[in-house]
Amino acid sequence: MVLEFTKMHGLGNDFIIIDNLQDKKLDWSKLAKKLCQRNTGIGGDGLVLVSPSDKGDYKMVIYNSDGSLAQMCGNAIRCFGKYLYEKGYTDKTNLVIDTDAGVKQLYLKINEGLVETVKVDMGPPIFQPELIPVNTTNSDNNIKIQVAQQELNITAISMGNPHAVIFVDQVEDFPVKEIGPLIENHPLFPQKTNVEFVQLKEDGTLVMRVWERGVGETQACGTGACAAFVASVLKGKVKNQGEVHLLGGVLKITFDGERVFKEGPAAFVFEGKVKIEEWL
Ligand SMILES: N[C@H](CCC[C@H](N)C(=O)O)C(=O)O
Repeated sequence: MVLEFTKMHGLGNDFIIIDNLQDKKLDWSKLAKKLCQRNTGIGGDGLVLVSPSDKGDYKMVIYNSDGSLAQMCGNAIRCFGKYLYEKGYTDKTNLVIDTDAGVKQLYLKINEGLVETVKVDMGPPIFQPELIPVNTTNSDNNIKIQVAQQELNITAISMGNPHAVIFVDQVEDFPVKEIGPLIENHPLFPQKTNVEFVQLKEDGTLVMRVWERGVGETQACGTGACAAFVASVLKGKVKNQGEVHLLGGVLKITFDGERVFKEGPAAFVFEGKVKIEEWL
């Protein structure tokens, strides 16, 4: 069986997209793990399936590069919207996309027939510990932990997927690759967590690096940027509209006190085909 795939990225967070509208029951987790390998596979932070849905125009299913299923992906859903419009799946510029973190509204900004940016209604941030999930009784989800001889203050927030937001003085040379996995796999987080390291610069800019659950350090994380922005607003560090600067670029984020909106670009990289029998 030969499957066509499309490689895309959102600020360097890159994905393999496969049309699975026929709802093929393959071992997608195993395929994600193999196809995402950068030396022996196509390479990517995740595998995204275009799936049928009775709750929206389409459903986005996202597997991390370790084969784990994730509820939502903020960068991938922008790629998903661009993919659907420019490959002729739809001529609508306002899309309703179903995900395992609920239905998301997408607003495509078109320039000369191409999707220039995508604005996503990411929905409300989730603070209830049992819904993140995080093992804490702290009412404000601020948790102090000791890892690798460092005391860190974590703010736990879900954007449909779990995030541990940590403010640091200097993010550029922070040991993300050492500390990230210790928090990703910490017993505080029964479903593991994405980890955001955030610095508030003197000019009021938020700069962030991210260790993603099931992936490792990535160039950008859309849900993570939203979680970091919400934590920054709630701590009075920034106003309710601003930018988060990531290794891969800038995301514009608004938190109106109830819902989070994120806007950014998406890009095609290449197309290809894989003979499934060689990968399973
Ligand atoms: N690693 C994440 C999924 C991808 C999220 C990220 N790539 C984004 O843009 O939101 C998780 O396991 O929750």
